[in-house]
Amino acid sequence: MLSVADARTRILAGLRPCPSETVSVADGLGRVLATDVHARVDQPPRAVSAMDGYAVRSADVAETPAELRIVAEVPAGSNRDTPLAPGEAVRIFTGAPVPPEADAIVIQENAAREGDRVTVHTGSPAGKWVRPAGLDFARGERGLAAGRRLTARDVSLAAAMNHPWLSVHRRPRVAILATGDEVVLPGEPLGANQIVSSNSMGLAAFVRARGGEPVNLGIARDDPDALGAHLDAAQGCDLLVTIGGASVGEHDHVHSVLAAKGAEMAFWKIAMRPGKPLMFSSLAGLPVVGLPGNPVSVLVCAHIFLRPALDVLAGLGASEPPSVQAALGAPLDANGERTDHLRAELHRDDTGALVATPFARQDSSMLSRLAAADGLIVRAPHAPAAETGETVTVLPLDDGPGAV
Ligand SMILES: Nc1nc2c(c(=O)[nH]1)N[C@H]1C(S)=C(S)[C@@H](COP(=O)(O)OP(=O)(O)OC[C@H]3O[C@@H](n4cnc5c(N)ncnc54)[C@H](O)[C@@H]3O)O[C@H]1N2
Ligand code: MOO
Repeated sequence: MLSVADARTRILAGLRPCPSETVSVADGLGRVLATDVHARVDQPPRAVSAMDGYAVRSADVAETPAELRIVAEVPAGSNRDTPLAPGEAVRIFTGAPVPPEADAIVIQENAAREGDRVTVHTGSPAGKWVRPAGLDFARGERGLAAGRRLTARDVSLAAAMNHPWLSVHRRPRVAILATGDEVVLPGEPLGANQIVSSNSMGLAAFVRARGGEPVNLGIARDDPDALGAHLDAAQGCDLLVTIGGASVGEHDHVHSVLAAKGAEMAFWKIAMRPGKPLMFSSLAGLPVVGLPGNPVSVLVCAHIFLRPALDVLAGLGASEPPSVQAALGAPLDANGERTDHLRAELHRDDTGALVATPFARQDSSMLSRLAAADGLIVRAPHAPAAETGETVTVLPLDDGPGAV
């Protein structure tokens, strides 16, 4: 059996970042930069006041009280280029340019104005409340590196650097194909021996949550012609994920039709639970991952394999799903030969320590337990029995947009 790490490495080896496209900076949230973003301006463009008050020569207010003559008023958006002479002050507001020869701001709380005179009670040393030109960033400075997924803060920075457009990687398009005569879409007439195709819905939601664009190819019935047409619809996608039939690959129509279309096929038994059988293939350059049909296996495999795959396609580079350490909330039996991923609840105890309690039933068909889980306890192959309180590794499922 292949280890989880080996399987992940083999899948990722066949993937390349999607090409770039241009988007408005306003639409940049969550997108992955294809190029570095450099400042096109100095920020601030010149020295500005950080407070509402009076621009002064600091030497004039070294001793207080000091009386100065107000010679101008400068709100943000205007400026005064006449140098400040000794004994003069300029009424100034937050963000407004500091006039030449002024080197400090006295905040208005520390001064009293009467007509065109101001009495300063508490002086300001040189540089006080003055933001020098380029304090935040200077023209040409790199603000954001290629390969970064943009947060709201990054969007703000890119806009401040005066970029109306950004070059980002196209969102990965992931075709999803469910298979089998027994599965129907939610809400469709449900025969006695049929089940609802929960997998395609959950997987599409997963892809969307990870910044991809799901392309639902529907459900392929056990008919080679219909199936061939479904597969053709995957053209233009960056990844095709099939669901079901992974354990009996050679005899399944999806695989025979893929093979007839010239796909190179590999069937792997992976040392993981859930999610042992996995198919990997390439159809005229389109990578294909065949997941087992059990609903929990689909979403656990998505977390372990598709999440990093989407990251590579998105231009983020390869990564492993984040993990944390927690204390076991219940004892566990010794593990078998596969890495186990036990659905578990997470909570903090009285001391603030993280505790992971596995659900009593761990069947790979039980979506109710997966939906209720906060994380997956990872148990290495042949891990010995573990007592309550022992430290275990957990893959959290509540990691924002990546949540399974
Ligand atoms: N003799 C063996 N039997 C099985 C083995 C094995 O090693 N030897 N492996 C088991 C494991 S582990 C898994 S996982 C499953 C994988 O089966 P398949 O990938 O062939 O998947 P199916 O048989 O098509 O489906 C399994 C299960 O999932 C349900 N399913 C399928 N599609 C959907 C869908 N779109 N939405 C919701 N549920 C779906 C399907 O009805 C089955 O109940 O094989 C074990 N057997
Ligand atoms: O690998 Mo299967 O997914 O254990 O149920």
